[in-house]
Amino acid sequence: MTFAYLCVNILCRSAPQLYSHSAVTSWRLVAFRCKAFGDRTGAFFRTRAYSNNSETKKSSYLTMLSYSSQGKLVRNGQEKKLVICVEGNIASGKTTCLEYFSKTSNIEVLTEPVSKWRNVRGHNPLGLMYQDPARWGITLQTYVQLTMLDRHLSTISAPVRMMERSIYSAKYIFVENLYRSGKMPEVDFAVLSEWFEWITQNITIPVDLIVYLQTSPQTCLERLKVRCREEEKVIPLEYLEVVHQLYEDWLIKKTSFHIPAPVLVISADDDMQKMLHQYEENREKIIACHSSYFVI
Ligand SMILES: Nc1ncnc2c1ncn2[C@@H]1O[C@H](COP(=O)(O)OP(=O)(O)O)[C@@H](O)[C@H]1O
Ligand SMILES: Nc1ccn([C@H]2C[C@H](O)[C@@H](COP(=O)(O)O)O2)c(=O)n1
Repeated sequence: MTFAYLCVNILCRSAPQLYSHSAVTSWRLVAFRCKAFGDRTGAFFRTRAYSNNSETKKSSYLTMLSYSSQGKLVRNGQEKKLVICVEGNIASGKTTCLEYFSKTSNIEVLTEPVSKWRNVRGHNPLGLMYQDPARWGITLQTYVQLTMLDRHLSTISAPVRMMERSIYSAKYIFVENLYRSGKMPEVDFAVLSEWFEWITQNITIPVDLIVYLQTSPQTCLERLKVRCREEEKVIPLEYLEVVHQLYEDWLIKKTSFHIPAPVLVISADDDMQKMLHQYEENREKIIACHSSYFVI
């Protein structure tokens, strides 16, 4: 069985539910791998990649993806862009922070694809996971991993991208939590871990800075209640405490997992007004290498 044959099965199922640009990217990725592997089926994928979107016909897929000197797939032309991942507990204020910086020209923001997690072809894996984590944890986290990878690989159009969370926190915080709490069966954890390791070993996930919004779990609970997302009404303080501890071990104590970029910690328990002030004070640190581009 060829690499192309394997991939066409996966892509035929997943591509329609992704945005069209990412489906094209996926086809291109297969096309490139087919070429790299000397697989004749690659011609079919090349045709498919070009015919999906008229804009993409202008450029060759070969200019989009290539192998780095470390043998990883990388997106070409994105090296000079700055990628900042905003991390933090549930309802810590990540989206609000991104909204604030979105007012700055030359920064593009990408929020977490929560709407997809709440509605994939009429199903709600986020809601299902909160109702029965042992049964649906793998379903949600597989989809989170796919959609976060899609976010990381999407073309960056501004000099700076700020995105909410990352494929890393999905694994190191949420999958880890499900597994450690005994709510994810060992086999599910093993399969997710294999996927994660394959992705991070074979594809370059660009991250230049992590901004960690550090909050108390109690603050998050209060904000969560105000936001009032239906699926999250079952979240107790203890859940937020465990997520908090996982974040602290990862980004503050640095005792758990690999940290893919330097970390800037921002205390985020303050009210909205003070937080916006703090973001302003930290602006230079966050976008230091590109500060000359920015106008609010
Ligand atoms: N500093 C703050 N003080 C009070 N409420 C806040 C603050 N920041 C955000 N919120 C509110 O808390 C809720 C969660 O914030 P949000 O930005 O959606 O968090 P996240 O994206 O981290 O889940 C929202 O209702 C938001 O308006
Ligand atoms: N890998 C993940 C990522 C997020 N979630 C949950 C946690 C929240 O209920 C929701 C969105 O998070 P927020 O942006 O509000 O912090 O998705 C998860 O279960 N697994």
